[in-house]
Amino acid sequence: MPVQPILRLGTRRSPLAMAQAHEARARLCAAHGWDESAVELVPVVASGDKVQDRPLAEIGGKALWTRELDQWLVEERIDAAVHSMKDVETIRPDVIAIAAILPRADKADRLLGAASIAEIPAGARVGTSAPRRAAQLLHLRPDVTVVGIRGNVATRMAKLKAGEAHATFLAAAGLDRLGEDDVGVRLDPQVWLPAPAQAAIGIECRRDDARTRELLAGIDHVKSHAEIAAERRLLEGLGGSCSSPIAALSRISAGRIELNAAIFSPDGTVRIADAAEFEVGDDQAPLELARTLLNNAPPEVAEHFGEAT
Ligand SMILES: NCc1[nH]cc(CCC(=O)O)c1CC(=O)O
Repeated sequence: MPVQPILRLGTRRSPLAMAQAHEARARLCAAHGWDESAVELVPVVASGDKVQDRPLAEIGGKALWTRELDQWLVEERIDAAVHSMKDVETIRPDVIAIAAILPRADKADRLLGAASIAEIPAGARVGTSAPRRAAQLLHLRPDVTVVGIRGNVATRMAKLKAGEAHATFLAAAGLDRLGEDDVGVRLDPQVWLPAPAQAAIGIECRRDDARTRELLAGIDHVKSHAEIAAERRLLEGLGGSCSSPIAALSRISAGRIELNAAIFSPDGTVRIADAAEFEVGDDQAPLELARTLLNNAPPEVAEHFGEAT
């Protein structure tokens, strides 16, 4: 048993973040033949975890999920940090590298509280704080009322049960990782598009830390990494973030990526969708798709995106 851990792995403290950190540790230990004690999990409180009762878009801070872990990385208090890639900003500090993406889980959202989008009762209150879920829902069901709902997965399930909303959405990946396999109804991701980078766990480290980068390269899942790179590149082209109503789904096969994307007006009245197919590693094609979407968007949609000015 090593006395000193080989790798200090930073993570947020929520049950989902801890489950993801355990998965990352298990994969590292399996790949390198290590005992569990080789990877020390270091829980760090993120700014986003300190505020549970207001929509994050309203708090307006940047990097709510990454700021503290970035700082711990830079200060060399940890060697690597685990993230839900969905929550990681498009533009990262130069000193930080995304060194590994784990095999991606189910990209779908699940609907809780109703059997389908069509069966949500007329005029119902639907809880979500995600602009993408709100706009996509209002596009299909302009009659419902979207209400904010925040907190970790268990909190949101409890709020639903307590009647704060008739229905809500959660990512299948998060529910599955928490063992909540039969909660909710899976929404076909080709019809109800997920968020860019949904269902992907990423591990970051300092760009100049060759030792850690090599250890993490040993568990990088190349296919999932290529999908995440394409989806994040689309976000970059849109000048978007997790607070923009952007949905995307990529599928990779035989070295090619098919990327479907949609942008919305926040109230859901406008939906602009398009798709592109390109070779893995083509980092211009997702930018071109972004440009096409923005060119086709009316000003009231384009104004919510960075490059639209
Ligand atoms: N926004 C919070 C968040 N970030 C990642 C996940 C789920 C796990 C994943 O997508 O990898 C969730 C919860 C949710 O959207 O239901």
